Amino acid sequence: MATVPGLELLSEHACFGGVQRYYQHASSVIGLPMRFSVFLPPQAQQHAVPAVMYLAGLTCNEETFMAKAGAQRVAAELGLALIAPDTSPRGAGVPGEAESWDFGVGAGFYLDATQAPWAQHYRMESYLLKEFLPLVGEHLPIDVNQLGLFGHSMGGHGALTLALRHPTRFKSLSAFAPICAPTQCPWGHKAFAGYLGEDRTAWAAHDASALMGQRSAPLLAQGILVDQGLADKFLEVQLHPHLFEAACAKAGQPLMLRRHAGYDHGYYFISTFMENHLRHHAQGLGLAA
Ligand SMILES: N[C@@H](CCC(=O)N[C@@H](CSC=O)C(=O)NCC(=O)O)C(=O)O
Repeated sequence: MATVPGLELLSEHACFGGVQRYYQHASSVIGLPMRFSVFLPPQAQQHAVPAVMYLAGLTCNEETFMAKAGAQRVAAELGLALIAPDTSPRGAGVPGEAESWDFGVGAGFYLDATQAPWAQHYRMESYLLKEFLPLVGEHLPIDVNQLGLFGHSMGGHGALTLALRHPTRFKSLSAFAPICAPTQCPWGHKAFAGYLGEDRTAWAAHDASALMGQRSAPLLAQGILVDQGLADKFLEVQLHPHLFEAACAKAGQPLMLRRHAGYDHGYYFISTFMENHLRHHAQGLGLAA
């Protein structure tokens, strides 16, 4: 196996002419070891390639997307790298951090906590933007200036909010069944109260619908692709795509919100529409889609 300075290669698997790898590294932002996965297409043997970063949902880790979403075949065809970080710090030792599946371990919500005892380690936004992406760009044949962003559920929230909070960082954006208005749903209330505190004025800065609603111009001329299953058990109470749809309309942001009868919240749904998302990102990143 190839060794890369600063990264511990945990495993490596040949895949569609490219390679699927799992890494661990010491994160100074999180203050703990962090794991991530990367798929390098065959083209990465010749030159640095564009990439899409996928943010997974509640209870997931760095392996979920790579093992379940079926993205590698089309990514190999397009010459697109795939990168997937973990969904939270692990081993922080915060009392109760593993007691519920929708807060704490596996549920970092892709933000920097401001409240004790979470603020010391639960810093996923700074980790991704200031440490993880630079690390990937430095050590792997990936052009991190040519980046797309997508995610699922909590990770869909992460994708939409990080793209809106860092408007020049990502060149294409999509989501599967994202939490579109966390200030207005139980998952968001629980996470934001814990990580950001009870003062709700701080919450809107991490709410995709609120952030989009504040814009007077589109974020991405290409448009944002969102797929949502209509048999999703979380749709009614937790996801609220209609609020993001209204915010995009107000901001003049093109949105391809596709509602699919019969599809639920899981990876059978995600894998069904994965190719559409990868081609959307390839197009946004200037690859032949
Ligand atoms: N344990 C929960 C279900 C948890 C769940 O459905 N997680 C989703 C993401 S939900 C929003 O972020 C997921 O992606 N799970 C991984 C999978 O392989 O499906 C329950 O009891 O309902």
